Amino acid sequence: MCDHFHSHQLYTVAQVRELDRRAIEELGVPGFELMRRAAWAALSSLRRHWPQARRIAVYCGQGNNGGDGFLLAVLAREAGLQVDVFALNEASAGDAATARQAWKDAGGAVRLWRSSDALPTVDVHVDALYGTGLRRAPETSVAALIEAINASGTPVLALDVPSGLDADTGRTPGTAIRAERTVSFIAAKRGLHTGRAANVVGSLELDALGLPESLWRDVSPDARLLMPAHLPPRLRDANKGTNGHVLAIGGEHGMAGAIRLSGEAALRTGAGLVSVATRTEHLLALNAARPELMAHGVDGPQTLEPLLARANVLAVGPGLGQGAWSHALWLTALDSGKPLVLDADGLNLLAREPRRFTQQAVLTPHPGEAARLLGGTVAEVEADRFAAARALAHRFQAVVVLKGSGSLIANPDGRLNVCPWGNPGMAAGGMGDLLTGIVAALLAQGCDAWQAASLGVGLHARAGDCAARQGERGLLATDLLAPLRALCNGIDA
Ligand SMILES: NC(=O)C1=CN([C@@H]2O[C@H](COP(=O)(O)OP(=O)(O)OC[C@H]3O[C@@H](n4cnc5c(N)ncnc54)[C@H](O)[C@@H]3O)[C@@H](O)[C@H]2O)[C@H](O)CC1
Ligand SMILES: [K+]
Repeated sequence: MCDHFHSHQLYTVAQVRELDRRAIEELGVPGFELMRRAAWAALSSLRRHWPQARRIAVYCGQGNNGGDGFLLAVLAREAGLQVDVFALNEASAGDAATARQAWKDAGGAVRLWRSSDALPTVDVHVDALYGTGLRRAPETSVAALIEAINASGTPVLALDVPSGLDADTGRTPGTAIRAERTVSFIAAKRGLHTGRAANVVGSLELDALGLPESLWRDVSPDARLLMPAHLPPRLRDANKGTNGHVLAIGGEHGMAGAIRLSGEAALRTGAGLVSVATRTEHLLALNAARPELMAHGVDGPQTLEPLLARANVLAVGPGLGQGAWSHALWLTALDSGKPLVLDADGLNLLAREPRRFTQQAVLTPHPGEAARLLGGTVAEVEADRFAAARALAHRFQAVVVLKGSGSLIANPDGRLNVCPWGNPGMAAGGMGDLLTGIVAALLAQGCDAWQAASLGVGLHARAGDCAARQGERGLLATDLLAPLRALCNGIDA
């Protein structure tokens, strides 16, 4: 596998087609040659991942993805593997028809798939049904084949994109192939890294098909994958004031847990000082035990003001509630002009009273909060997470973290980062509260909103992956605090 020099740059399907066009028209590499190279890349991935495989089945769609499959079959047979080829129909055209003919000329048979057919017993199923050309949910007969393949217990190698996954958005409009490995060609499609992708892509291998770096010259990627990063080393003469002061605002009566987690996370991420403005007795009672997490009883804007004056970053929303007290604090915090992170009820209050931020601001909605902020539905947000994240960043002039599988970080200027880490164990209560505190602490230590959100999401997800090494079930937010502190210091916990 070639370590693709652009593996962290993510493209839309339209951009990948533009790269294909350039390769064919400007570099003079015929489409069929690209297909042959794709087949080679796929076969070498198959041989490396399943060295014992002796018998494979290839399922070919009618488009060029199917063409890749036919040529893979030719090469696999030449390599001595036993190959069964199924096609959805006779409709291949262009390069795919040439590829199909090449398989027949090599003496290969093409069986037309019928849903009554039993799948052959093989070592690997190769999915060449749909690639970037998927337009909608696979039709019934194809869906039946996909479900049979998924149910077979035989591992799947997906060519370019697991069939049924939308390479642009990461959604699966219907059923989709669950691949153990996906080998993708020329460029990483952004839909392979968010939404439902984590369920169906398996391990992802990228192959540039031998194309020169000049091809990517001026097709700027639509998004970028986060790379591991951590905070710069501390100044030797640092004092508590050097590393900023986070004021966490929340904790309505009986809602102490969330704001406390945000405060804890801010401390573990290295904020010099963390104080909490709350009115829940529980947190106030904790002061003696946890002096580093200074909770202050606040009954309204008047008692909040002096705390605001001493802080340089605000984290607003965890356990804040949405009543009169909550709203008064929320408004005072936003009007202070201080850099802030807005989460949970802070976002719900924003949905009721939208505004464009002038200060450094980071919003951290999950899909439900994003839907409320957009005035739409969760389904609409998940239908195109990239568009939703960008729409929010533009509407509120803030950096937006759209949480979920493959969290997205959108900047009002259009830049977008994708988080490759995290796991389903993190869909537990309190995980979002940690992220709020992490991002606030990074802002407090001098990061701007874009850096704080990007670095914060990465540290949070990597801490979640470290903690999940002991199992994703039963993963608690507090389990992330120790690995978080290590990662902030560049120690791979
Ligand atoms: N373009 C290149 O130079 C290279 C492309 N590679 C491979 O080609 C595919 C993209 O091929 P394309 O023909 O555009 O699309 P697909 O094969 O993915 O298309 C499927 C085919 O089926 C039709 N279709 C789409 N959705 C449905 C549906 N839900 N139900 C029924 N039929 C559907 C659609 O009309 C298409 O014609 C790319 O992924 C690569 O695998 C080479 O590998 C590299 C060079
Ligand atoms: K495919």
